[in-house]
Amino acid sequence: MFLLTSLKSQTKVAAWRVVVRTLKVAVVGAGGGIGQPLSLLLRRCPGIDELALHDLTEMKGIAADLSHVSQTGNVVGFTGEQELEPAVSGADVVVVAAGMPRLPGMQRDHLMAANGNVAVKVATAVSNASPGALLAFITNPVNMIVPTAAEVLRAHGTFDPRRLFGITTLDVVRSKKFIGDSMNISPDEVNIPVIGGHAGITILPLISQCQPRYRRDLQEIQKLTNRIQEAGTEVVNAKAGKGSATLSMAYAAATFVDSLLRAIGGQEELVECAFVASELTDAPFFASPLNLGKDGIKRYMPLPQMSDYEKEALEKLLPILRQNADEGVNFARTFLSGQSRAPVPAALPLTTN
Ligand SMILES: NC(=O)c1ccc[n+]([C@@H]2O[C@H](COP(=O)([O-])OP(=O)(O)OC[C@H]3O[C@@H](n4cnc5c(N)ncnc54)[C@H](O)[C@@H]3O)[C@@H](O)[C@H]2O)c1
Ligand SMILES: O=C(O)C[C@H](O)C(=O)O
Repeated sequence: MFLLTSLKSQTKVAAWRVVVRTLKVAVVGAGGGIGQPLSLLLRRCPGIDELALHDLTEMKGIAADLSHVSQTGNVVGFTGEQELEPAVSGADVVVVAAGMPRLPGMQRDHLMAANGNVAVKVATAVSNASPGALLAFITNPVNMIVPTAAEVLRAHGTFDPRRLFGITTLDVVRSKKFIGDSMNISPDEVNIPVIGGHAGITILPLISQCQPRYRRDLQEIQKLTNRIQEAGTEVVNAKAGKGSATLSMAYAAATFVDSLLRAIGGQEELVECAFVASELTDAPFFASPLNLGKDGIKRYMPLPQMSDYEKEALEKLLPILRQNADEGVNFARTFLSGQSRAPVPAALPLTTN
């Protein structure tokens, strides 16, 4: 009898443990233009028990401020390189908004010299302190940063392709907004896959697969495709030297992190586009629709059907993604081989915005 009661109470304790499994999200670069509004939006995500905010700049004030928002969970600030590992330690999700933004006239590739180190440092910290985390980079150039991080994780023996993401949700958010406005419907009603990468013509919205159908002639479809591909530059130019998209990016990243957390929580059938290690094409990293699960990518959805125009655009972007991946991997290898300064990618003939 005692045994039975004891077993029953043990089961109860076990069940209770499962139910109250704590969730930690770390934001690296949390003091920046994206980091701050993203951290605020994450305070609205139910189920985050600890929100760890890391930056090179002092985070005490921002953490204190966000800790007063009337939501459950703790907010803890971490400052400086030496506090990166404690910040990401034990995190379920690490989202990285650290790094320089573009100025007018710059292409995203040009940011690799300044931001490549962020990928190396965060991937190293995650390998040491939180190897099971889902690691999602906002930092540009996404097309190179994700291969760099993958190579560093590989070197530490912690690379799991299901757990590493480049966040391309802003391309989907923009596509939904522009198409929604053009069709006079709510952007929420628009569903569209955006594949490829996150720079210039590597961003490929599959307008032929849009739901509801976007019935326009080829010229209009080309114009809309170009607007989506150049939307980042539109914001960079409008901000005239004061950085790139921050608020819409925070919205997009919060949407993506929310999906990761729901998937960790057991919600099925969640599909998001993201830039990940991939075998769908001959580019080693590629953005496509992914079914998310507890461990990150549960299933790569098959490549959507494409119009002839989109097939041609895909053929044009693949060599760029292959070259970007090589540059990212080389950056990591040079860094790991002990050189104090990894090489700055040369001006590439295939360079994109
Ligand atoms: N993926 C996308 O769709 C997308 C969209 C917009 C911007 N971005 C990119 O996001 C990045 C951040 O943009 P932003 O406008 O927030 O820039 P920002 O300059 O406003 O903020 C960057 C923050 O990162 C911090 N930081 C820099 N190096 C760090 C490090 N090693 N560790 C911790 N913190 C560090 C800085 O102190 C700063 O607070 C840029 O690289 C930008 O190009 C990507
Ligand atoms: O355009 C940029 O440099 C920032 C970001 O990648 C964007 O698409 O807005």
